[in-house]
Amino acid sequence: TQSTRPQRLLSAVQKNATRGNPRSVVRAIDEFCRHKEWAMNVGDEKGCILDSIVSEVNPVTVLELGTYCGYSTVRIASLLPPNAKLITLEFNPDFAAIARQVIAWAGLQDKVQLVEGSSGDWIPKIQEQFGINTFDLVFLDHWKDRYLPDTKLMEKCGLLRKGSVLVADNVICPGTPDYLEYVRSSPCYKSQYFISHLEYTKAEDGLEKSVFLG
Ligand SMILES: CNc1ncnc2c1ncn2[C@@H]1O[C@H](/C=C/CNC(=O)c2cc(-c3ccc(F)cc3)cc(O)c2O)[C@H](F)[C@H]1O
Ligand SMILES: [Mg+2]
Repeated sequence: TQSTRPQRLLSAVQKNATRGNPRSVVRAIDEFCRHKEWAMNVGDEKGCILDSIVSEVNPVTVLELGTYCGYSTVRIASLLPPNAKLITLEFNPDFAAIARQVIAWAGLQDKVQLVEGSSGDWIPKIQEQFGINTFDLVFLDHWKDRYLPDTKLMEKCGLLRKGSVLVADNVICPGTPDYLEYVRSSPCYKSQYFISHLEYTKAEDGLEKSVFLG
C-alpha cells in the first residue's frame, strides 16, 4: 500500500537524523520538506523566532495544540529545562503515531506527553488529568478557526495566568483573522507580530506572540 507523507517524513528522520539528537531531527525534517515534499511544519525561519520566544519565557509548563508530525514539539521540548513538561494534543491517530516516533527518535519522550484527542475535549480536563494548574507557554498550530474558541476555553478553565505567553502560527497564511482581532483588541492581552514567511516558501506569514495580562 502507498505510504503517507507523514510516514515518508518519519523515514527521512530515521534515515538522516541521529537518535537522541533533537537538532538533527529538526534539520532532517526541514531538508525533507524543502527538497522532497512540503509539509505544514512551522519550519526553520518561523522556528528560529519560536526558539527565541521559548528561550526568553523558559517555560516549565507548555501546551501545544496540533502536534501533526511533532516538528515543533521537538523544537520546543529541546529547549526546555529538565523539570519542564510539554503536553501536545493531536486528534488524528495516524499523525499521533508518527509524532510519537519522531519525538522518541529525538529522545524527548520524557519531556513530552502526547495526548490523542481533541483540544475541545481535553482543555477542560488537563488540570485534573496532569496536575497542571496553568501554562507558561501555549503554541497554537491546529485548525485555524479553532484558535479563538480554544483560547477562550483556556481562559474559562483558568489555564492562563498573568504572564502566560500564547504563540500562534499562521496568523497571515492560512490566516486566523478572528483570533488576531481578539488578542490585538482585548485589554487582557499584549500582542506582538513577528513577520516571517510560510514554511519553505517566499509567501508572507508570521507568528503572533500574546501575553495574557490576567
Ligand atoms: C480542533 N481541535 C484539535 N485538537 C487536536 N488536534 C487537532 C485539532 N485541530 C487540528 N488538529 C490537528 O492539528 C494539525 C492541524 C494543523 C492545521 N494546520 C494547517 O492547516 C496549516 C496549513 C498551512 C498551509 C499554508 C498554506 C497552504 F497553501 C497550505 C497549507 C500551513 C501551516 O503552518 C499550518 O499549520 C493536524 F493536522 C490535526 O489533526
Ligand atoms: Mg502551522
